[in-house]
Amino acid sequence: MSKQEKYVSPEDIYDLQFPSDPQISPDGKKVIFVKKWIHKKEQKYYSNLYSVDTVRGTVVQFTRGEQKDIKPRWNRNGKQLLFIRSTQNKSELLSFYGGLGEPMPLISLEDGDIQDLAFSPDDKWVAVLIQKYDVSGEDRKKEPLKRDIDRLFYRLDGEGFRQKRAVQLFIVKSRGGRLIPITDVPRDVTDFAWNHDGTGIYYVTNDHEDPDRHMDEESIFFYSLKEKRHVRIEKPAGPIGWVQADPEGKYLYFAGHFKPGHSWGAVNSEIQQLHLETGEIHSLTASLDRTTDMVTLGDITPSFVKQKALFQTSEDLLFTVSSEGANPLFKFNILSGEITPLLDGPECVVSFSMSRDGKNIAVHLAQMERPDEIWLLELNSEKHFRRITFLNDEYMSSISCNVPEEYHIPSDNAVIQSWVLKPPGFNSKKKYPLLLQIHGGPRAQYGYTWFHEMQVFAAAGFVVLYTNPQGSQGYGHAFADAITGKWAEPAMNDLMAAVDYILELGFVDPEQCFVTGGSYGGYMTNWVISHTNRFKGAVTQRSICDLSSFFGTSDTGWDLEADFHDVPWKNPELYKKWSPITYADQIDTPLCIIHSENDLRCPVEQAEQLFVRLKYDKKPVRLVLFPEESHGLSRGGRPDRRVERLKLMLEEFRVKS
Ligand SMILES: CSCC[C@H](NC=O)C(=O)N[C@@H](C)C(=O)N[C@@H](CO)C(=O)O
Repeated sequence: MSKQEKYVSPEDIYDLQFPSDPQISPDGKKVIFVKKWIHKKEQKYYSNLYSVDTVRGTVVQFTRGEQKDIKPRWNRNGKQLLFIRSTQNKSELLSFYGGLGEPMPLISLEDGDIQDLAFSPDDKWVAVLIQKYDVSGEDRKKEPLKRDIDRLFYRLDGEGFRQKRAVQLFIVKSRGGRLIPITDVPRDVTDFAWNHDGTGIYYVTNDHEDPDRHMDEESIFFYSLKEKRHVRIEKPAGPIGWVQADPEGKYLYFAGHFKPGHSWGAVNSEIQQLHLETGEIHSLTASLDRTTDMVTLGDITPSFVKQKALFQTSEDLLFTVSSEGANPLFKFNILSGEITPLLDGPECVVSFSMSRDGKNIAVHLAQMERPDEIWLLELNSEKHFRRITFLNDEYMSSISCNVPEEYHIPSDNAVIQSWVLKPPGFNSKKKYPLLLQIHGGPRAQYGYTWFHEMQVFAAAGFVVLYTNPQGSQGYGHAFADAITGKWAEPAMNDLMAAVDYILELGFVDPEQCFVTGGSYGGYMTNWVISHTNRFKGAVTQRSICDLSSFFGTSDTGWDLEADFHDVPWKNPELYKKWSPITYADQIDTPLCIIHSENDLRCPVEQAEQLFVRLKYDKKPVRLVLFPEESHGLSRGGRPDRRVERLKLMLEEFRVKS
């Protein structure tokens, strides 16, 4: 193929650049961002810091080396920059002063992990979140003699067996000094924020008497540096995504809701405004009926990024939501209550930061046209939005690919937002094989991101159809809640309606339809092929087939009670009814089961029992296991295994097409 006719391939992840977390300097003249890259020989991900001059556009590499440099944070006068550096055996908080020379360590740990940081308003202090290890040094590399488990939430996918020591809040002087412990709580401090004048710190933790059965009942405390006292901030029970103080010290803001006991993501997380004197709480975003959680899924764009609302002025608060495939940026005026869109196109504001005057906003932007880049929103006399990094331009100019086309497909009493990605060189007179992709969550959304996996299948000649069926987030609470207690319905109807609609357009061969999906998307793949034989082949990934065993083997399996309002041992029939394995007799579609051996979210037993069930009945089934990998293989697994997974799927579908 000529250079221009090169199409997207699985190996292209080695050519892609992954920018994130843009932090604009207080004067708006510089943006520091994280750039993740793949060390192909070592098969590892590293990240360094880069700097963009917002006037001249020049990009400079700020840190070098094979480590993970993350969370760059400016102080208020822009003279000091802190960031976290993680290497094999050390976690450090490093400081550049005046942007010169080598960074100096403010904190250096071999027995813990620095997870977050924030300057105090007067720049004199830095608050940090640290998790100290249960064991450190060489002992960390050995397996213990035994594991004595005494809590429900004892494992976490991607981490393994959880540290018994919780994440705690500390402070340290910004010019160096002793690390001063602030909290000593039994469960992780998950977020924090300095108050308006730096005399104290708000922090979030779960202090419920039975926290693992009430993971969505988190509390906010205020620690006064002067009085050295912790005070609970009274609020109704519910989860908290983040906390944020206002510049005036009148309110406390946080992301959350007050309906604990609902399945993860089924209730919108809203921006709550708490009056610090009266305790009165008011939701700023209820009228939007959108969640402030970033639940747009991708394999280049990070999902579930915690982006706090930021004050542009003392009365204007900027925030993002997940909505209809996008993550728009809105401005909320505290006085008028007016909500104004600042960025609301077919794009995803993954994260953002603001100059001191609020007039320059650095944005990590995802779009369907290209892999993520860093943009700058300038709000001077007029609004100007421009790209300031071009990291993936060389790659994009080397390949030929299409941009997905958007459809809004009627199904039952809903409209299903869908995208169709056609192969390069598409000819409307031809009939193409179809690949239906089903996302997981389920309360998540596909959206306006450049999706490597979708592009790989389009490049292989498939029309790729991906949709947000009911149960997805991004379309309001009722849409996300529509599958509660059922899980497979009405999602199945929506997915089939989307396939029927695309078939009607005439460019897909109805005999060459394939289906795949991961996690909940794998659950739906299993459900689809156990309820229709219209697909010629299926690949189910990190899937769920048996809700009863999932309840007891997943790292958060008992969250299913929030969906089914019952537990398997009290209502086995309900769990059996909504488990695809119940209908395995009806599966005749050739199936490839892909699963990570260390998947703790959807444990490998889900794959094993489905495989044995079908193999025992001599059905066309194949099981492919990925050693050492966790649930997130397709997004952050060892690069060569990510490539192998895609090549395996191409082989699976090509054999049958
Ligand atoms: C936005 S959903 C992710 C959180 C959810 N937690 C508990 O329910 C979850 O992990 N769901 C999995 C079953 C799932 O479908 N995960 C998706 C999205 O992360 C995946 O593609 O792996």
